[in-house]
Amino acid sequence: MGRHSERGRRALGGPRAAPAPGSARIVDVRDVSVRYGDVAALRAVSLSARAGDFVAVTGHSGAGKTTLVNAVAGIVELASGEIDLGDGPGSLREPGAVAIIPQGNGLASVLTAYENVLAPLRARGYAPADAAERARAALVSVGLGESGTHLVEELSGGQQQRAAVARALAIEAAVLLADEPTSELDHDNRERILDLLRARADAGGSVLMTTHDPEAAERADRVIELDDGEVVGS
Ligand SMILES: Nc1ncnc2c1ncn2[C@@H]1O[C@H](COP(=O)(O)OP(=O)(O)OP(=O)(O)O)[C@@H](O)[C@H]1O
Repeated sequence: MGRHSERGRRALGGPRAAPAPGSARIVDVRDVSVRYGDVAALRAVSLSARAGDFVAVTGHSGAGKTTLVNAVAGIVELASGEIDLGDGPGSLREPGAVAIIPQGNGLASVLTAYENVLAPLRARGYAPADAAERARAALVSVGLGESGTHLVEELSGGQQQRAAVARALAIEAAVLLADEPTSELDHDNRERILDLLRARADAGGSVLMTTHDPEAAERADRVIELDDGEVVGS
């Protein structure tokens, strides 16, 4: 049976230089296989991301991209293999260490965009005023400064996707998992979101993004291609 080991928490600070080539692996996926009944969704997949890395995962529909993201997030069980997160004593499995922009956004449609961004901050223990400021700033960063008071169900698909990005970015997690975060966006908004993911990596985060979009993948430091659950290019 595979397991998620809990190796360490990395303190994140302000802007930082690009990581040295030898710096620690923050996401380390080794020989991971995942099955859904008879379906082998991942087959002995290995990949890693260091602090400062922006890694794109591409592949056709059904290749296993979402399964990979969910495996790293710890929300699907591994049939075999290991996933380590972090590079020091402590745990990157504690709340706030990993943020996810899930496929389909995962927003609560009967809350406002602002409330959706605020709730995880409050749940992670940010004081009310700090949480409110972070939520507002995150919404502004994705271009939703004016739309935060709208219910999610009143927003367009692209606005909802940007709200989901804001919700994940606001947490300032060491690991940011982004599952097709630009699939609903026009060119300018796609570039805005990719800039934010790039900035998160440049600030010391590890960003793992799935995408069907070759231009989005080009913005990453490294592209890993999955086919039928296997890594076929990197
Ligand atoms: N909950 C599930 N139960 C059974 N099979 C599943 C489940 N989730 C995914 N699969 C199967 O696992 C394989 C990988 O699916 P996954 O969603 O990871 O692919 P993907 O590359 O993210 O696809 P897409 O680009 O369409 O989102 C597919 O064959 C899919 O049908």
